[in-house]
Parts: sequence; structure tokens; C-alpha cells
Amino acid sequence: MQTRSLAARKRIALVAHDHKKGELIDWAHYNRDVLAQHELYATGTTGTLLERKVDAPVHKLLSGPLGGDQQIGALIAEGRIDMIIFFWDPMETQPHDSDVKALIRLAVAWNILIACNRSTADFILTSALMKLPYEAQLTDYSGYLKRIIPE
Ligand SMILES: O=C(CO)COP(=O)(O)O
Repeated sequence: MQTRSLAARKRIALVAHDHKKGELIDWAHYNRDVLAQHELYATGTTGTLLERKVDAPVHKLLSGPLGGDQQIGALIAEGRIDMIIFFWDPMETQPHDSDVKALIRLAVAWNILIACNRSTADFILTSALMKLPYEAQLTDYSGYLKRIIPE
């Protein structure tokens, strides 16, 4: 079984759509002491707002619609993100809906922790595993990679 090792210090990506930014920033401020123990990433606008409320450095990527969601997806595929807190807006279509879907898909494909609402984020952040190393089991894609493509 292939696994991915998560260190005690997790690499967490935080992302929120515009109507959900207030909720995410409020949640992050409330949990700032715990979040400061981890390595934080965020899409551009979310990251700028976060830095003011969380006493910790934030790796800011591009704004979501300009490629930030895809950058997080790439980091997931490279094994460089452990967890996403993604407060996406269920009441509004986004110009980059395909990117949002792709990001959620990669999180599932790579068995990444993902919270899409505040309650789930609360349960994840208060898990005893947040302070411990963890071996995440990965789906075996070798059959897919070795599939025969007729020439
Ligand atoms: O659109 C987003 C996620 O899909 C968030 O991007 P921003 O944080 O740059 O607003």
C-alpha cells in the first residue's frame, strides 16, 4: 500500500469564495493559535485577508479565478499540501467553476483532508491527529498508469 507521510506540522491551504470569505476569516481568526503551528497557503485574495487576522506567514498563490485553484491542485498532485479548508459558495456560479471542480477532484483523488464548511473544519482542526505525524493511504493508480493504449 502506497502512503503519503503527513508531518506533525501540516501544510494547509485556505480558500474562500467572496461570499464565504467573512466566514473563513472569522474561523481562521478564532483558530489563529492552532493555525500558527502549521504552514499556511492561500489563494491570492483570501491570503491577503488572512494575513491580517492570523499571526502567521501565508504563502499567497494567484487569485482563484486567475489560476490559484489550479496552483493548489498542482501542489496536491506533487504531495506538497496536506489539507484544504475550502469554503466554496453553493449559491453562486463562479467564472472558474471548472477549476473549483478540478481542485475538489484532486483532493479526493489524493486522499487530501478537505473541509468545505465550518463544522467540518472545526472537527478536523480539533482532531488529535493534527498534532501527530500520519500516514495517508493512497489509492493504487498503477493499473491505470500501466494500461495498454492501442497504437
Ligand atoms: O476563487 C477562489 C477559489 O475558487 C478564491 O480566490 P481568491 O482567494 O483569490 O478570491
